[in-house]
Amino acid sequence: MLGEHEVAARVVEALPAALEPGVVHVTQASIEHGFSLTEDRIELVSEAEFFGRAVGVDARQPHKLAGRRRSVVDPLQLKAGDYVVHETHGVGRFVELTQRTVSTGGRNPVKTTREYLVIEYAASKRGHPGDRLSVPTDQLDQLNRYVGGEAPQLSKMGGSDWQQSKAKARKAVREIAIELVQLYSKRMASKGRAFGPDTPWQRELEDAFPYAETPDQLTTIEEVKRDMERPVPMDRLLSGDVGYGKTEVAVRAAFKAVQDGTQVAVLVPTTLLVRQHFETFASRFAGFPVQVRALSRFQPDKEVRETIAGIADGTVDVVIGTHRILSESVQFKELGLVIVDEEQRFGVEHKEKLKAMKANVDVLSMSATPIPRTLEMAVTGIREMSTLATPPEARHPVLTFVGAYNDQQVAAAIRRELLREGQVFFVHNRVASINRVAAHLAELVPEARIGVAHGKMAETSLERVIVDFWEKQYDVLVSTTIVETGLDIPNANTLILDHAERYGLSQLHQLRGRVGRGRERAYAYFLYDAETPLSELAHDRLETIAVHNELGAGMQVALKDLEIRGAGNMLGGEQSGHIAGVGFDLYLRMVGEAVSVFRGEEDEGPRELRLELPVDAVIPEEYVDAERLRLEAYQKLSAAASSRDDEAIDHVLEELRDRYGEPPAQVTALVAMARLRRKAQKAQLSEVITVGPNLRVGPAELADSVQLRLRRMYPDSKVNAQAKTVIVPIPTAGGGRLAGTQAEPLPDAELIAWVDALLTAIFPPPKEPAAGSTEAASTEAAG
Ligand SMILES: Nc1ncnc2c1ncn2[C@@H]1O[C@H](COP(=O)(O)OP(=O)(O)OP(=O)(O)O)[C@@H](O)[C@H]1O
Repeated sequence: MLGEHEVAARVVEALPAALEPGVVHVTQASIEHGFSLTEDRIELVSEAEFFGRAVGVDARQPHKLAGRRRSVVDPLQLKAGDYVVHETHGVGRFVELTQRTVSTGGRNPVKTTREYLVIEYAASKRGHPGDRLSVPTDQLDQLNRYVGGEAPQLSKMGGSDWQQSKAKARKAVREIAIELVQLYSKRMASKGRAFGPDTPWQRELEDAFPYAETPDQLTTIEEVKRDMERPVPMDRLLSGDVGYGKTEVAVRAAFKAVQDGTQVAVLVPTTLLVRQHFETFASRFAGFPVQVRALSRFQPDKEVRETIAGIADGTVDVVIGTHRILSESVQFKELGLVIVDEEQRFGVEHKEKLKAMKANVDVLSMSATPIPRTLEMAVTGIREMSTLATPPEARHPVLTFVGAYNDQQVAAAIRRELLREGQVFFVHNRVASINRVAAHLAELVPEARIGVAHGKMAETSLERVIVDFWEKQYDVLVSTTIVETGLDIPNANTLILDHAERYGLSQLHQLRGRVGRGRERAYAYFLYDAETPLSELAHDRLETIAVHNELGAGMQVALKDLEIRGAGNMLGGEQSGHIAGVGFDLYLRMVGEAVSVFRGEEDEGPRELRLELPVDAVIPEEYVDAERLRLEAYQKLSAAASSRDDEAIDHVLEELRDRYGEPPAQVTALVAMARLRRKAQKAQLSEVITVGPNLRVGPAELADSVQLRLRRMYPDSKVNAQAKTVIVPIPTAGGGRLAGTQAEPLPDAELIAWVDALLTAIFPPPKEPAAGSTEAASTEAAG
């Protein structure tokens, strides 16, 4: 056991700057669990929580595998040259998949066949080729596809530079976790307003929505209302793809707050969006006694003064505005709810202000950037989240054309839209040439009324143009990418983009999201410059977006950069360096682990496990002949081994049986190895390997009673307390030892069973607590 001082020292080390000198706190808490002195930003963790297990006693709790799920690399989708991240060795480049026969060596070598992924690392010496690592296909869970930057630096194999990158990222992540947990504790400790149940008017407003809500909208609205009715201040993040209907959720939440006699602030990033949301809210609330006002630079001074006065005396119920709402001059009489659209677009000082608000007022944040699922799971409970993942019904996918720019096609596309009295977005992202392009379009389609909008215009004229377009004064809006976010003009259903080769995938996706928001069939034309040849990258990008109309699997991989942005929005933009350093998946896993640690739930994540036994554990070609399918099976098994579901491995086995018939011995061995891996992972082991004639298992710190049992069951076993390993001679078929004899090795199945039994002896599964008993697991005597 560590002494008190050591524990205290480590706690202090873990929480820099949290302790205020000279302040004495007295509190009472169970010493098995940590506790918080929330107001003083102090979190105490118990020794067991800090180290993940009780030191020196064999009373481990069952380990939860929560937060461990992640995207195991899918070799089916790997191309030579793709970057991957290996847990121990870091960022490397995938070279190929090979099959190799390996021998265990020694006097009785056993030959086995395995498939490997070959990964290339940075050269250890200048001028030398890169080092190569072979990862067996049953250990794919050690690999992740690298996502995070364009061309990352390759790590040196086994190198310390990787440890450094990890350590740096871990430190940053730890700070975020502390902040998240603190914010959360603060929020939990403060008392917010508990809004009352829905009023009849609420039902009336909701019934007047002209569409059938999507299932996700309904769930989200329920979640938001439930949050609002709780006395704890709400901090919910609503993410939803472009055009999936976030605004209606906001409308209903705002109405509920107003019904309870409070005011609502709706914060949006641009003046254009102030206007748009104002129209939406005002028209949804028409017929109810709700005062909605807009507040941005565009309102005349007199109107602004009136609005601010109305906010102060409580006559204004809902104000929609830019960051102006946050200025000192705006004082609410009874602010109950803040709705923030695209929070990441506000400046640092505004964000700080918002953060301060979150401890007292209910806050609903909305974002069109997707939040990665793993991140969502990691912070569940700390920050509430809802996702709109289903598009409104009757929405057709946008028909997307990719091709070289061509005047006739452009003219035809515009005319087709005009025929059905719709409108066209024409995006040209160069201010210098935008007027020329507009003039050219006017020649091509003289009957069209064309407006021009770009960010360099005086804001008043910019708003004028957009509003005119919105009011159908123009048929075609030639604009820069300022239309990229948020604009909702249901009557505009054709998007034409020139120089499409210059855009990133997520930008193309967001731009395309401007159309297809109504019932009409929408068209997007991504046109590249006919003169200049397209780079392969640009070609792939355009092809991806053309093929994937919906957010299918392919698109999701491609749109990882959006998710990275989503994570950045949530955790702070300055995190992107760390994300690039260790890759996105590992980064997110670190967040999950750090948050869990500070919540006192779980120890710091899985260890990197080496499981190496001389067994023939493969899927032979005779059993599954297609390489693709073999890899798929490997991948499923390794995912099952680290899955939260105890029966996942059984399911994979069943599926194999179903598809390919009774598995041969090698496959049975592979499945047994997966079970062993699972067991070893649960026991937090980092190695189960053969060393000469012995098996080495570690790390293992064993209670006296366990050591006693081990000696009794395995008389030749040795415990190395310093190295925290257990070494046990591997038996042979004849019952003798492998060393120094010609003895037959154990058959594979028996060897695996023997290792399994050994692990059970060292790490007995925790007992179910008996009814009425509070003891989790007992240190039973050897039996
Ligand atoms: N359930 C629904 N059925 C049909 N149409 C809907 C539904 N919900 C919302 N809409 C309409 O879909 C359009 C897009 O909705 P909204 O503006 O709320 O999207 P959003 O999620 O805010 O998108 P963005 O991120 O682009 O701002 C609006 O015109 C809205 O009226």
